[in-house]
Amino acid sequence: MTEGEALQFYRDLPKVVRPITELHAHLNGSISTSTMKKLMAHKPHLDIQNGMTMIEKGQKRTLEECFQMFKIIHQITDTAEDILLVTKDVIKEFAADGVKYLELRSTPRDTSMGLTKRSYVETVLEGIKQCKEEDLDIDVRYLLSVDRRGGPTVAKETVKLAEEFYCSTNELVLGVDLSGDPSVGHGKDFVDSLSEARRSGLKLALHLSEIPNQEEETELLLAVPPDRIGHGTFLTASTNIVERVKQQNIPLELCITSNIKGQTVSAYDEHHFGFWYNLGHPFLLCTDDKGVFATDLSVEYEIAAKTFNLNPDCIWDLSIKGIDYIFASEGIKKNLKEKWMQLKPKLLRRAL
Ligand SMILES: CNc1ncnc2c1ncn2[C@@H]1O[C@H](COP(=O)(O)O)[C@@H](O)[C@H]1O
Repeated sequence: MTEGEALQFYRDLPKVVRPITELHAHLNGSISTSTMKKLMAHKPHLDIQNGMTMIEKGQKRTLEECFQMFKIIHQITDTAEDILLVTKDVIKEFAADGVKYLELRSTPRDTSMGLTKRSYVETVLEGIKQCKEEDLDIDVRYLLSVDRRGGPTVAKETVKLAEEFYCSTNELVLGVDLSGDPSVGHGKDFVDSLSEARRSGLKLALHLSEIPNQEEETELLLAVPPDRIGHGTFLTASTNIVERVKQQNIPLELCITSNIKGQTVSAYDEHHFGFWYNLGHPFLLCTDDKGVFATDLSVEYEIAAKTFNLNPDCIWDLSIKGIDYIFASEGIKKNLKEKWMQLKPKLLRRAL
């Protein structure tokens, strides 16, 4: 590629190399400004401004402040109508960004507005169903999130719900996510529930080492083991842990903008993307919270391409490899790959 062609490629990137899979997206963190406006129209008494639920371009917050934002967002999404609206809008927005397969994750919540953890899950599933009926070109699955703040009792309850819906939904519910403020609680409190989930056939996506000095809990949780690791920002601080992740070949879900805006990574070129990419270890790019961090999956690919000088073929490989790490069956993987392979020549011709 000449310099001019490269520039054009990066300019066209969102249009030409569409990310196929989004596997790390927290529902309530993924609410766009336009959906937020719709929600706020019904709750003017909350008096919540944009900056309280979203970090604009160029701005940063501490991770602690990010978790404050989720508390505010949860006040805004406390009815079944809200959760249904949010689920459908988020799915449509990912589809519009080119995503063909989405694993949404969300924490079942009891609210004062009548939602129970069970009805919360049912509402998310209803949103997925309604989008399917609208024939959107996107396959959506649901991972139930365990919030660290809830401790082992809520974790057990959530895993039980996940098991139940895993059996009754024909693979719509596929797994469990361990998330929430990483500075709250200890991973050891969740080992039993997560191991139980695994025994039932549920897949596990665990946030690990999102903040420094969590080697002990990371070792414990790696033993469960997870099927994918969220963030893993500080895994590289321990050579033993890196060796283990390599040996177990566990894919990482990397969320560049989230880590920069949440200040766990100080600059784009310091992002652990570079480390794992150079090792040839499996990973994929994700948005984490596209609403809170004001990003899109195609934007994350663009940032990675520019920061790490990835040529169109590398970006293509990155995007297609994501299919290997989805939690749905081998048949779904095969179909997605075939669909995407048919598009490759056309996409790359336009890129070069
Ligand atoms: C920034 N990095 C992160 N690390 C850990 N957990 C995160 C997160 N971003 C979001 N969440 C988790 O997702 C919830 C919001 O979506 P749901 O209500 O579940 O749909 C947050 O409350 C937190 O538990």
